[in-house]
Amino acid sequence: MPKWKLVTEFSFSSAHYIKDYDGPCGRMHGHNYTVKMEATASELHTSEYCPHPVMVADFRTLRWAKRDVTKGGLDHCILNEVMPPEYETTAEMIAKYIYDKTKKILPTGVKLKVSVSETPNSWAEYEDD
Ligand SMILES: Nc1nc2c(c(=O)[nH]1)N=C([C@H](O)[C@H](O)COP(=O)(O)OP(=O)(O)OP(=O)(O)O)CN2
Ligand SMILES: [Zn+2]
Repeated sequence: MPKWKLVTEFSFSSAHYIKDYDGPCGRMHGHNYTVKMEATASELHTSEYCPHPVMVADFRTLRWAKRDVTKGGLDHCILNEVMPPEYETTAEMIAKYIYDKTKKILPTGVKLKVSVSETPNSWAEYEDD
């Protein structure tokens, strides 16, 4: 089936610690997180900002997490205070948190994959088939 694939990448800077981690990652420290989002669909949709069905998903919608925390994003915050307690602040669970929140605001039928990196050397990816 024909389909479109969007890829968008952005970054945000925040602090975190991993609860009960035996090592430096258990102390508060910061990262310049890089997030890559891939959205796939075989139909185009309207968006919050555009009334015409011309997009898989609006890049502005996909990129919500780069906004300042006071505007609903994850930039310049303490992730442990902003993310619900069922999500630990590992790259794995930040990816799932961004995935879960984004899925709720995307049109049905859009398949999503979220990758999160804390450092240039390590990535975590999350998708749900
Ligand atoms: N599977 C995971 N392992 C670790 C995570 C994680 O999110 N998922 N996170 C951490 C810590 O947050 C830590 O800040 C990152 O540790 P590390 O990769 O060792 O960071 P470095 O700055 O030392 O990275 P280098 O690029 O290797 O210098 C730990 N583990
Ligand atoms: Zn860290």
